[in-house]
Amino acid sequence: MSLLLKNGCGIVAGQLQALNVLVEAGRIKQFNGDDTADKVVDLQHAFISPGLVDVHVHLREPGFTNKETVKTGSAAAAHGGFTTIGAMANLNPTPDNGELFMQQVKLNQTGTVKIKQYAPVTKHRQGQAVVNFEELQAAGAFAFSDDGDGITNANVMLTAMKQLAALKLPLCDHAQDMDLTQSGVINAGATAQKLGMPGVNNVSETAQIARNLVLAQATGVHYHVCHVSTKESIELVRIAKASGVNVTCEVTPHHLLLDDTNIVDDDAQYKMNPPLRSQADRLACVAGLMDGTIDMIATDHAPHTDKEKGQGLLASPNGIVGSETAFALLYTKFVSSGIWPLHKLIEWMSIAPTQIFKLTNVGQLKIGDPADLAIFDLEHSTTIAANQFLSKGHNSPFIGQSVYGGTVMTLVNGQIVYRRDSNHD
Ligand SMILES: NC(=O)N[C@@H](CC(=O)O)C(=O)O
Ligand SMILES: [Zn+2]
Repeated sequence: MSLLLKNGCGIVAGQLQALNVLVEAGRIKQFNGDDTADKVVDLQHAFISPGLVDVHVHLREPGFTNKETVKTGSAAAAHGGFTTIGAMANLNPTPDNGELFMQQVKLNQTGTVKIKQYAPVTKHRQGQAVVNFEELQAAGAFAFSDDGDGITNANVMLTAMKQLAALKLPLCDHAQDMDLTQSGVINAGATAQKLGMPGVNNVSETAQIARNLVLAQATGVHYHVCHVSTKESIELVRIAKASGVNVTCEVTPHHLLLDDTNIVDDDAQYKMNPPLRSQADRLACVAGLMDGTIDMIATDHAPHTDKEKGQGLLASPNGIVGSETAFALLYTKFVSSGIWPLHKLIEWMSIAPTQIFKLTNVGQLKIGDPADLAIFDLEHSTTIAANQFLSKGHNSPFIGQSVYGGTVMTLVNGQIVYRRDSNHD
């Protein structure tokens, strides 16, 4: 079965140009040939991207299937143009041994995109005793994270880093000093004061990163900071990189697009961890990406039920959905306005995560690669609407926004896993 994607455009050798892609047996066979195929799709000038890669997603199954399942979370990813996602381990049960991990890998196969599974760093993600890293590596773990919680005990962190350095696997840190965070729910600052909400200080993130950079340097581990959000954290990573520490980091779309001045009332669609910080922090995130301190963009897709998120800032859980809006929001704000070239957005959302996490079996728009492709409509605008989401979660502060860059089609190994019009009729 062959498929010809015709009349598209794409970045070839650094230039945006007209592009036809021939897919055969699940792989990219040829560019711009004069071929015919079993099936031909006219892309009407839409943009053909390597499938996007999101290393920070919460799929919620098992344990929290009222929020999301592997099926709905992967459908949401496909809707956003993601063909490979990294699924976090804050599940119930926690996949913290070989047997549970292998069950998780099997469950993940019910998804429509490629799912790489994180294993936790500590048993039950409780920050006390490290897992059996070798056993989990053998079961298929591509990286380790206690995401959702910081690791308080420095010796536990050091032990984990030493062992992961030996196995050459990354430690991905939800960098948060749990004692410094206390009961904060949004960024400490004028907005928190005005709304009478307890605040979260920047130091709760930055102090943890400072400690962990020192430990990373001592062990040589690949230390990856999840969802970096403060200007001081970014400066620390910048200094550490310059002195040769093996550190990488990611930033979320919401920390690039929003800050605490966007929170005008007690609305939990603006509550996530780390919180939306100050405008200066947001601008430091943008600058950090552009100067290479921040390596990639990851959504931290964190679905919760409407009921949970309807409870206001104090009581609602942290997190917003991100899979289905990330590309269009970032394209609209930063690329169509001329701040970023399109190829940089693709680098941060596909190429860099694939390379840095050494992901295998991920197609990158090269002849012979698996046909993992995302096709976006850069010319027409659409409105972000909750009833268009394929995620179970509707918790997004971006609902109602008008964006360019909606997904036309997503293919994984040459199979269409999302197609506009057919998925929403
Ligand atoms: N980011 C969030 O606000 N929430 C995440 C946990 C996490 O990524 O820290 C979740 O699992 O809901
Ligand atoms: Zn986290």
